[in-house]
Amino acid sequence: MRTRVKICGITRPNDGVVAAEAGCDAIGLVFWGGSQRCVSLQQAEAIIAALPPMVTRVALFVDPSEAEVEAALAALPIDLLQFHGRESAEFCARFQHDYIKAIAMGDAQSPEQQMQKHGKAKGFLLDSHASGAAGGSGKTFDWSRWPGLKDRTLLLAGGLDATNVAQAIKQTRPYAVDVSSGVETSPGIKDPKRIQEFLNEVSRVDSH
Ligand SMILES: O=C(O)c1ccccc1N[C@@H]1O[C@H](COP(=O)(O)O)[C@@H](O)[C@H]1O
Repeated sequence: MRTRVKICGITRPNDGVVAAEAGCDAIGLVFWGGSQRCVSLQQAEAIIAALPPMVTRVALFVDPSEAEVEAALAALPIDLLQFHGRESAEFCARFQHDYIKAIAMGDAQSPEQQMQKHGKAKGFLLDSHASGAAGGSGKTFDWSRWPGLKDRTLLLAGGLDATNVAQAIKQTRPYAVDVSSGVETSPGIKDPKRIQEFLNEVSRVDSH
């Protein structure tokens, strides 16, 4: 099966277009004020309007209020929610929208323990942060801790770039990889060359 690719932290319409044209499957919009990649609803609207069809639009939140999530869903055609904080299963399931839950691989709790709580999640995004700390750190985690689960949809994130994504896929065999800082020149500013190199590497390892 082909490895899907999500490019997260898009802040400019043209970066979304470049990511889509390079072949990514999903783009992520960060709605958390603590991130340098945070976008307003107006910015997100412009990014989404510029996208071609068939690209999944993911809205990323970190411990949001219910009103923040509802405001985004009311204003924008969001396909998938991504909760990257300490949100409960009950909170994540409240929006009648598919969601993926970030799993903190820097946490004392095992990924399996964290996933067990979220029976309704569409998938899990394993990132290198500790619970309570911010994601999007640009750091990898120990891929040997990848869960051996076959019945859940698992997405790999954390410090990926064109130099390590092939090895990461070989070792973990994720459903998708998710990248932010590894395809940037500075936070929130995507680099077309790095995006293309990243997509090329994913295709190369998939074809072997
Ligand atoms: O991108 C951010 O700024 C961000 C902020 C808070 C939580 C998550 C965030 N991004 C997510 O983290 C992964 C890993 O990022 P990186 O590739 O290590 O920079 C990213 O793919 C986003 O899903």
